[in-house]
Amino acid sequence: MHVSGDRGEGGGQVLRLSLALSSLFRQELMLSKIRAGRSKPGLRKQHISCVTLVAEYAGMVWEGGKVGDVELTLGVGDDDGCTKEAGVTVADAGGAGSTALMLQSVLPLYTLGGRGKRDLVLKGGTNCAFAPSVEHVRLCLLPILGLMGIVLECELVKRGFSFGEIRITNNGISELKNLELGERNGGIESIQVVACGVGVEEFDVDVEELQGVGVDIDLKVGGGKGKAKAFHCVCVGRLIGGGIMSTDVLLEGKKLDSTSLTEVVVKCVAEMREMAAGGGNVDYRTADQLLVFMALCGGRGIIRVGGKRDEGCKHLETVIEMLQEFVSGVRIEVEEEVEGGGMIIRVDGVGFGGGKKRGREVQEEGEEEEVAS
Ligand SMILES: Nc1ncnc2c1ncn2[C@@H]1O[C@H](COP(=O)(O)OP(=O)(O)OP(=O)(O)O)[C@@H](O)[C@H]1O
Repeated sequence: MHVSGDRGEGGGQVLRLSLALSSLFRQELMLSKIRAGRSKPGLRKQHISCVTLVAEYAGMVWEGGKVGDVELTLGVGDDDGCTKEAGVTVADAGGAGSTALMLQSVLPLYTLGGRGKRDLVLKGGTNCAFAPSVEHVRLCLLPILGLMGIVLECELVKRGFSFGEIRITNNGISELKNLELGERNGGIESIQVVACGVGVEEFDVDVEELQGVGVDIDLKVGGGKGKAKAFHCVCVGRLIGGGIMSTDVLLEGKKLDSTSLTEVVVKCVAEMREMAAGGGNVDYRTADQLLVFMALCGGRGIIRVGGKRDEGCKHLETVIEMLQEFVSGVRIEVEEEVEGGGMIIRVDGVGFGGGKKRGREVQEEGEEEEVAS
């Protein structure tokens, strides 16, 4: 497959989704114009770590890949990567590169590729700006994947705004199930808040200030090496009926001098409540990560997406466009501003589950259908 990196958002997500699909479908990948939509285009260290992780895990070979390169080829290789044997694959995003974003690029192959059990040890930032945090992964993304039958554990080995570490364990898939998160059946069941910091004083949050039934707060000070001062508050809301939404605030450096940490937590919780009141079952940032799994599942899956949307952010559109082009046979339908709030996305997936079908078979079947129709 050839992917031009200037499509949609024109950022790292195009690269990660391309790696995810080409490794799962075992197709040669040619990437050009990498991150052409960013002010400093080309590969950065954290993107190279995604490539090396996928290549090692999949047994694929890559060319190009220095910092600043705008082209890259990932060849099919000999399929002699991390196959059936148990063990550990280690990857390092280097300092503050996000561990969660590294995980994104290998997750479809890791879960659906039928490669057996093997832990992933991912080093880098566990709490980074413009990326999912370890809390987002543990408390929001993985529980929703759990609803699809994909059972993973994420252990926080060492928290770090940089130089942290997570360990992912694959507990397998019993049966790949579709997401049925189209209807909202009620409000918030519980809110979990994790606040952590480095270089900040310990502080207390009065739960009453959060007007909180079901608010569970876990405050941690000491976020690891790498930043002089940083504070991250992550809020995850579980909704009655199965939805899960997450939001967060990350502050660094001087901004923290004039900020009350209690106020940050209070605001973040209020934002969570507002998001949940908006009608969705999953938030926008989680939705773009779920769609690839929905596209690979058989039958129809449905999510209601709501909450805060980052201004000018085209992650969701980028993923939809790429899946429609590269997962042959998938159908994705978007209904904006539905009654009750949010946006509905319906996905008719291709049924890749459990490594039973390889990507090429899925592609060939799609091509045959097109010829027949
Ligand atoms: N606060 C957050 N919580 C959860 N997910 C997030 C958060 N911020 C960003 N994301 C997700 O992280 C991914 C970031 O994609 P993006 O293309 O910006 O990657 P990137 O590699 O950081 O890009 P670039 O380096 O090109 O700026 C998207 O899937 C987005 O939804």
